Amino acid sequence: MVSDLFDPDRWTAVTDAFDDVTYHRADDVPAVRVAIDRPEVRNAFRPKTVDELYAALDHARQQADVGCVLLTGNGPSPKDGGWAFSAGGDQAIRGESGYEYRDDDGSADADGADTGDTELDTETPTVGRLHILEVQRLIRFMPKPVVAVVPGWAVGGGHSLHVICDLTLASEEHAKFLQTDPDVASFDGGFGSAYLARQVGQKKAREIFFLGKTYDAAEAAEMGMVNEAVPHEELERVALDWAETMTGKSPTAMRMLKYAFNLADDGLVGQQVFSGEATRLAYMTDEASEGRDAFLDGREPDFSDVPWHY
Ligand SMILES: CC(C)(COP(=O)(O)OP(=O)(O)OC[C@H]1O[C@@H](n2cnc3c(N)ncnc32)[C@H](O)[C@@H]1OP(=O)(O)O)[C@@H](O)C(=O)NCCC(=O)NCCSC(=O)CCC(=O)c1ccccc1C(=O)O
Repeated sequence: MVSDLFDPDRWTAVTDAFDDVTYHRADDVPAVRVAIDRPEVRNAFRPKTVDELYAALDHARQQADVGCVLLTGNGPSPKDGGWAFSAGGDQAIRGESGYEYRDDDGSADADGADTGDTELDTETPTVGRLHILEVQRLIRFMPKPVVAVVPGWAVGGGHSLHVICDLTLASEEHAKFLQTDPDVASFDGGFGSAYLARQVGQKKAREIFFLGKTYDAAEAAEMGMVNEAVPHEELERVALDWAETMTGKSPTAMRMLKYAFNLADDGLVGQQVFSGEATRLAYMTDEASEGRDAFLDGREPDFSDVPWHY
């Protein structure tokens, strides 16, 4: 059983190599489902979880026939039936320089950085990591929409993870949104706070961090950080419906729109990403072929037929 909300008739596993993450591809929609699979600790992430999340998301990024990523948390907890998207960084393995590669019993995780699918896996780091931020950037620059599908708690770094996603769909009954960063002396000063303020406004974002109130899905939708709250049992079906809708649209238009939405907030990096895609479109023109061919032929390019569009 992957998760109580998971419909095994609609998905096929992409890999079984992960310990902390499940990764499936939909059978009838060009979409993937990536889920944190540590329900007994409210899907808190340790470095191994982050490595596997990164590996799955980076794989999804490179699938030209996949147009949408659903990011969620499996559940419920076998211990108490609680649901979670993610409760953020695993505090049990937090060391002085970040989150450490340790197993559940606290011992060193010998194959911590080994995601099982590359010859380039490195030695297990002996230093602490804070690399959920790399996952955030991967989601931000992912050339397709990423939907946070929130079945329960989204807390701390798990809250920031839903904030960075393009859309958030939440369980009416069980989704709960809470920022505990300053309670545990942590602070996501990037997308988790500043981009959140773009979504809900400065006063509300400061309230979320400074007062640490818990909000349900309806309240989170009302303030603009959740797109829709749906009945718990419907959550993954609606998520897949959204994926079907989005993947029916023009991939180029969707990609350009995502990067256009990002651009103003992302500064020169946003401009670089958007412009890179504009360059790709330009490469597809006769004009670009003429430039390349002229170089390869050792002649001057002839752009005389190319209109100066206005
Ligand atoms: C999420 C709760 C509000 C849920 O409360 P409740 O439903 O009552 O359940 P509990 O009984 O509390 O929890 C059940 C079970 O899960 C364990 N657990 C929950 N959360 C965590 C966690 N984060 N780490 C480890 N374990 C966790 C809990 O201990 C219970 O275990 P038992 O064995 O059954 O007792 C509530 O649980 C809660 O408040 N959790 C803590 C939330 C939290 O503070 N998270 C950390 C915030 S800081 C953070 O995420 C930083 C990481 C980060 O993103 C970051 C930021 C800036 C730079 C870099 C990084 C980075 O890369 O990491």
